[in-house]
Amino acid sequence: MDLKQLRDGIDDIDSSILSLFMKRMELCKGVADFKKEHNMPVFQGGREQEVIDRIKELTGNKELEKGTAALFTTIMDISKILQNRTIHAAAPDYIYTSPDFAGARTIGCQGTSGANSESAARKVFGDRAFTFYPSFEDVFKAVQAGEVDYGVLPVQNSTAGSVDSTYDLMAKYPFYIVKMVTLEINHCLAAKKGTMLEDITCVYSHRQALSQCEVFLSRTGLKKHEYSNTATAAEKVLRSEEPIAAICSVDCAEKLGLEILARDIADCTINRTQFIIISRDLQVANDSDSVSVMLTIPHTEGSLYRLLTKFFVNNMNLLRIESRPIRDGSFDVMFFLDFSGKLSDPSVKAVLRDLEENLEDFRCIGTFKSE
Ligand SMILES: C=C(O[C@@H]1C=C(C(=O)O)C=C[C@H]1O)C(=O)O
Repeated sequence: MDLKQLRDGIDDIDSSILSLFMKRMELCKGVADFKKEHNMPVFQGGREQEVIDRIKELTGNKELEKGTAALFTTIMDISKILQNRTIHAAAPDYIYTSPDFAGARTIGCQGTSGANSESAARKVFGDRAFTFYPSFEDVFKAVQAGEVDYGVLPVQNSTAGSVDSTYDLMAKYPFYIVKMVTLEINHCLAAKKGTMLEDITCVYSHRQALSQCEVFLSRTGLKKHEYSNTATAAEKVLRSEEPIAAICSVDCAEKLGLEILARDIADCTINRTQFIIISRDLQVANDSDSVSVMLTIPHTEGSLYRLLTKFFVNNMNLLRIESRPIRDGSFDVMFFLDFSGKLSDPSVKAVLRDLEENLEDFRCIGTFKSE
């Protein structure tokens, strides 16, 4: 047979598979109606095992056994997505309010005035006073306690990647993401007036800022010292009698009256950081088009692939996937996923219900307009 004949044969078989697939899905819809009426969960583990065992037996070919099991697992996952839509699409909406950034009484940022978090906060809340906390954790605590209406935290930098410490705290505290804001980061090397670059031996800054300026730091041979924040590092430089420097924003250096010894020192010319605005309760802005969730998945073969199938089949574009250790001595991780969709979309509601019902650790952690 030539290639054309082989492909014609494949096309014929695909048509048969397709028509059988459609028939199977019709039956699954019937199953969904039954489950809805009898208040049964969509997922039936025992039945799925039965299906897979039977398929493996019928395959009768060791080489193809794994493939047929994967194929039927995917078919059953698609079937559950359709069943969830039938059952949960009309589920009640989440309870939420609208964000009120202009009416916010207090807003918490980490660091001190001049920090990049403050510049990010200004983009959302305008020129006003912010409450500063020594650590990211204190900002989460203040939001949880209702001490501030909103908190501002960095999550991702275009040069250095995710801000791990924020993600670790996201797993520890209850909160909701209300908005995402992107800030152009402009790092400079700043020291006390009159200090020369040649005199400087060491430089203080936040870990993220130091890692965004690796090339400059190794070229100049300056010794790095991690500090809680770029702006607090700049304040330390101002107070110190030693010839030390800080990596901070130009705004911050100018505000404190420091000498800028070098400008634009980040490894990449375009250096941007994304910040999240968080609140204690779920707040949904009208223009929100992305949803954030955090979850763990079982340590079984294909479980990440099967999770991603849910987003793919529901036409939800995955915008971010991040994983962090759950820190219990195992090597298990917590996944943080952002995907496109509105909380009120029937398919989003169905996926969230499905995840809620079937995963041990699952939390929807807010919705925002992606930038
Ligand atoms: C169709 C059903 O719902 C789900 C999907 C299955 C399938 O597509 O075969 C099997 C078990 C359930 O998890 C069912 O309960 O029979």
